[in-house]
Amino acid sequence: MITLRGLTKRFGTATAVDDLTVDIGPGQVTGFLGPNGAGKSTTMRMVLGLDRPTAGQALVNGRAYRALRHPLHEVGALLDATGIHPTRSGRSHLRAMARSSGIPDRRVAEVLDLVGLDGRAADKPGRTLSLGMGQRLGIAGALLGDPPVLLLDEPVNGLDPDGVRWIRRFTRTLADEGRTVLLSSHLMSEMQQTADRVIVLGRGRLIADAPLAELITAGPAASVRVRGPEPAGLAALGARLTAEGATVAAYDADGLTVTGASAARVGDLVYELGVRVHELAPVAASLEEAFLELTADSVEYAAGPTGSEAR
Ligand SMILES: Nc1ncnc2c1ncn2[C@@H]1O[C@H](COP(=O)(O)OP(=O)(O)OP(=O)(O)O)[C@@H](O)[C@H]1O
Repeated sequence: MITLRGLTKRFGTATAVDDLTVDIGPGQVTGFLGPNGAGKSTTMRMVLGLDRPTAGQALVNGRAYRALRHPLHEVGALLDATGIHPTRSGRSHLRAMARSSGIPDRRVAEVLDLVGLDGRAADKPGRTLSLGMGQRLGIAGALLGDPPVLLLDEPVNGLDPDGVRWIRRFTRTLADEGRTVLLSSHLMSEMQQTADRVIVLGRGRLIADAPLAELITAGPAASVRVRGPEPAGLAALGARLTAEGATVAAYDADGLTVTGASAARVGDLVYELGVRVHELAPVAASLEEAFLELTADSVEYAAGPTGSEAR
């Protein structure tokens, strides 16, 4: 369990994290989202005792990191996988970490096995490891003390699809084991497949804290797609929906996209008007759309309307 209470961090006059109060509970993957500079990494660093809060508290299992007696057994983190020793092998890096915390060598073999690093990869010098292997090694380190709380900052950055999928499955397993997993990523489609719940920050403030599905449904583009072989029938359906206040747009040559009406309402009207349809499907808005809408006022550098990268 991670508990943030009025958590605030200022760097000079800039407020990186602003009065953040939220509980991050066990048994689920909590996605941590926000535009660049929103304060995600600073929050994680405060949870891990690497930055001191200006005000408020960041607690792990009810205690500040500095008050934890056996930190590696309470919380594990992957903050920066490039921090691997260049000449030392992954195995000896983990052994050194383990010994400094009184963790037996056999746990090193266990975690290497857990993250799928075989003997050959584990014994190579750090600088020769691929990014994906480096991430696995970082996660192995986070798991050394078998902690109930894990913080993973951008674990899929730069990974190939195989590596991304591995992280997705692995974080799911960790959450299913009852652990608290806090995961930040800028890859919305990936987050949509991985997180159970999402916390969104903007300019250091809490913008949203909700189950993933709720956040997406509340987003801008939840719609219903209707397709059918009779244009006249679809036109009648569209007119009726428009009269009820929904927004109707053409979808391909033989369909409509309806926003502002539920699939149930569209289905009822289809029945009432006797329109032949071949498809009637609620189309969930994407996390990306929901995120862009939520954070529109919080991005550090917004492009103009012609900018294709940011809003
Ligand atoms: N050590 C520091 N000194 C001064 N300012 C800092 C420091 N660390 C972070 N900041 C500032 O605090 C704000 C939050 O940064 P942070 O890295 O936590 O955001 P983030 O959400 O992790 O961003 P990103 O998605 O780009 O990693 C930014 O404006 C950043 O410039």
